Amino acid sequence: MGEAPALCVEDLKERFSNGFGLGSKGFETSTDVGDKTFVIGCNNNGSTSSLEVHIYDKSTGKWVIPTVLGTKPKPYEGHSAVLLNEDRILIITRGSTPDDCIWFLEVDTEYVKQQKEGLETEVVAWSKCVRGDAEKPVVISGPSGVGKGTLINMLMKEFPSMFGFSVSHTTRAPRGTEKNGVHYHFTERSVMEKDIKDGKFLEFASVHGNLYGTSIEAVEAVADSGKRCILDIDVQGAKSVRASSLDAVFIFISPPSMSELEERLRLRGTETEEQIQKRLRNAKAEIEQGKSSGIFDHILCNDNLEKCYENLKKLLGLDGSAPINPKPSPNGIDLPPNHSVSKIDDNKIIIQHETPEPGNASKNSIVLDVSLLKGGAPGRTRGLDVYDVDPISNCLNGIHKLS
Ligand SMILES: Nc1nc2c(ncn2[C@@H]2O[C@H](COP(=O)(O)OP(=O)(O)O)[C@@H](O)[C@H]2O)c(=O)[nH]1
Ligand SMILES: Nc1ncnc2c1ncn2[C@@H]1O[C@H](COP(=O)(O)OP(=O)(O)O)[C@@H](O)[C@H]1O
Repeated sequence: MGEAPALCVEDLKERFSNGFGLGSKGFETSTDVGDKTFVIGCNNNGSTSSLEVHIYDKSTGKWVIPTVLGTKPKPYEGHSAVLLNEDRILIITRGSTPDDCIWFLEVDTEYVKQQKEGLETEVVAWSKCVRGDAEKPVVISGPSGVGKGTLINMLMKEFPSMFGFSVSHTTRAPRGTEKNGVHYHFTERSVMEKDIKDGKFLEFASVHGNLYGTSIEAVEAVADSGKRCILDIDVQGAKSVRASSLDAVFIFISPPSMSELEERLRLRGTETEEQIQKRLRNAKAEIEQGKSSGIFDHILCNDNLEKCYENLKKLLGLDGSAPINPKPSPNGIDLPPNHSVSKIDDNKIIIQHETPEPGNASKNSIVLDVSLLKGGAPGRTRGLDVYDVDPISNCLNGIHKLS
């Protein structure tokens, strides 16, 4: 992989008359982080709108166009940028819907550092802020035919509003009843390899001769629906996710014996004899790794299906010891439409209406508390607290947590 294209200041000046070549509706902010200035700009030209990030490296005097990971915000009318913890920039947008108005551009988080090493370019990553507390994603691994799909289907059927399946990409051919976009995104190897190179995948692995991978978008789509994400991935993939910044619960499903595994594969009747033999050969190594590598938090033996399912539910707190209906996710955040943004301290940011309406405190000023942020790229950022300002004292001693 080559270096990120570096542009001299002069090149940029030549290419753009005004930083990003902004039209009359364009806007940009610049944020200093150490030796670098991150310029986030948007060029709104009629129906098209392009949000871009450029980095000016003060130590070399060069502009760099970074690899941008994650899904970026939908078009909006302007933004304010506030640096947090020297590793991410909080972006508060204007003209967006309440569920799409707070974003983070990660510039030096652990995930970004890892990706920089792998991609050998400058990297930044978008992560949308979502309200509410989703439970950790669940990674389920185990050899082919052990019953992972069956167990996941049982969970999704019993708790449809709680779990969402991360739809992987694969280069293998669809089986009879499998639907594209539901069971897998069936894809060409060359397309998938390019997307991997472009940093669109959280993890990928070659399994039984085919390429499989979890796209960042697949995990984000489940997070956006407010559900708990389930990933059905092989042991190599679980190892990569374990090493990533995605905080998950890792469960390995093991068969009662190799002969039982073979019988299940044959009875399923979806593979040729050659494919069955390949899967059985790989199963030995997977079971060894699954049981001894320290990747997995829990190992469940799928002997009796009902019993294994009960044990799985117990691990996930669904056996009656915890409420099984998820708390409804709080809605988005209603920002004052024309606002100014300022930092109160390292953890609090106040957003104030530029022309306050009397008697409408929560519309006039809100405070964002970023002290308990969780998650982040790849995926969504949670844990933002939002307060209104006490209408009587109008001071920060009187802030109320918004429900
Ligand atoms: N690393 C990785 N493995 C995956 C992914 N999706 C599926 N797999 C694994 O690929 C293997 C083969 O899956 P599949 O072809 O559906 O066959 P099955 O396990 O016999 O049902 C299984 O171990 C899956 O867990 C993915 O996105 N990433
Ligand atoms: N505990 C079990 N006892 C017997 N058969 C099982 C059990 N669990 C799953 N099966 C069957 O084994 C086959 C393989 O299960 P599947 O869920 O497709 O495995 P995987 O997704 O791990 O490849 C299916 O036909 C399924 O009905």
